[in-house]
Amino acid sequence: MKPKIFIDGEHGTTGLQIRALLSGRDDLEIISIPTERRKEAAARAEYLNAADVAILCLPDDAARESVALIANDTTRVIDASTAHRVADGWTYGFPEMDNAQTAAIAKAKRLANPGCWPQGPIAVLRPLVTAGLMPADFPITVNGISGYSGGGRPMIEDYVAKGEDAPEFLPYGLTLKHKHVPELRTYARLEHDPLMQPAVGNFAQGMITVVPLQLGSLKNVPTGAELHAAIADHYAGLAGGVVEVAPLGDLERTPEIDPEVYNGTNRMKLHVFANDKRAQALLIAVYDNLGKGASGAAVQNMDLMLGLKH
Ligand SMILES: NC(=O)C1=CN([C@@H]2O[C@H](COP(=O)(O)OP(=O)(O)OC[C@H]3O[C@@H](n4cnc5c(N)ncnc54)[C@H](OP(=O)(O)O)[C@@H]3O)[C@@H](O)[C@H]2O)C=CC1
Ligand SMILES: CC(=O)N[C@@H](CCC(=O)OP(=O)(O)O)C(=O)O
Repeated sequence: MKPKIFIDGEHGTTGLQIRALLSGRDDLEIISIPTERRKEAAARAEYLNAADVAILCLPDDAARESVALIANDTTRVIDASTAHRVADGWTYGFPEMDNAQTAAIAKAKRLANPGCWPQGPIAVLRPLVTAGLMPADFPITVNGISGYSGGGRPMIEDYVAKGEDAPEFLPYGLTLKHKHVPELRTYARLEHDPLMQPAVGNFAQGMITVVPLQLGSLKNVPTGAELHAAIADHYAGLAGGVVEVAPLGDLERTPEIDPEVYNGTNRMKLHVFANDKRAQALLIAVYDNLGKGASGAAVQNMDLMLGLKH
């Protein structure tokens, strides 16, 4: 019997992308709710309880409601919303954190798919904290840029309507309350809340995250080569090949650090740049906010949970 997959919120930005990624798959059965009934609790309950894996592509409150509608012990959940990412009983769906996380995902009944912004910073910071090159209480700032699809349907409609009149580069999160801080702090193993300073650009999808490091205050200042080796060693020991590490950077600029280069893929590439004399470094991640940042990760997690290889 093929596993039954139900995408709750199938017609939203993330749901549509997951649907497209699964469209050629003959090892799965996709069960779809009639469009006109998609917000009826009774209809959603029927589909949620019939599914082997329910992928929730909904606002947070609706995602919580879907979980509460599951009345059996068999439906496994992948929640793409922010609702459960640091919640007890939920597994965080970033397999590249380490091999133990990959194994936990394979067994998970309740899986929280990560937010788009935290994945790049977690990918570069966690190996450094784990290796002891950076103390857990180090003050961290994250900046970067995302395509406007990160804001879901309302932001997409706004940017499409404005066209070239939409701002090319718009910093946001100016109240310093970005919703991704808790998961970033938790899974990058940081003691303090990182300062998130995101921006949105006038392009549909793709993103770059940047973590600038002022290392001079540390007792043992790591060199760029040491930072790079710790990150590269971490990913060399992992299966999957989703996250790649570029050679230690020595270019003033490179076309590889363009938010759109991995669009339509589940890839993420990490870059380390450093000036050892100034005790400064930059840790950069490039990926698709709708790929590894959302739908690609959800499908990767679904395959791990079902023991399917793709
Ligand atoms: N866009 C992105 O880059 C990312 C988004 N996410 C998360 O994924 C989730 C979905 O986001 P996204 O796809 O961007 O959002 P969208 O706004 O594009 O889509 C949300 C979907 O949910 C449906 N919906 C809303 N309320 C209900 C309800 N009560 N019952 C059933 N369906 C409902 C909407 O239907 P309708 O339009 O008819 O109201 C719509 O189809 C969010 O939690 C978001 O935080 C995660 C990672 C990245
Ligand atoms: C450009 C933009 O607005 N991006 C969204 C994040 C999108 C995302 O991945 O977040 P969730 O999965 O947690 O919804 C934001 O910064 O709030």
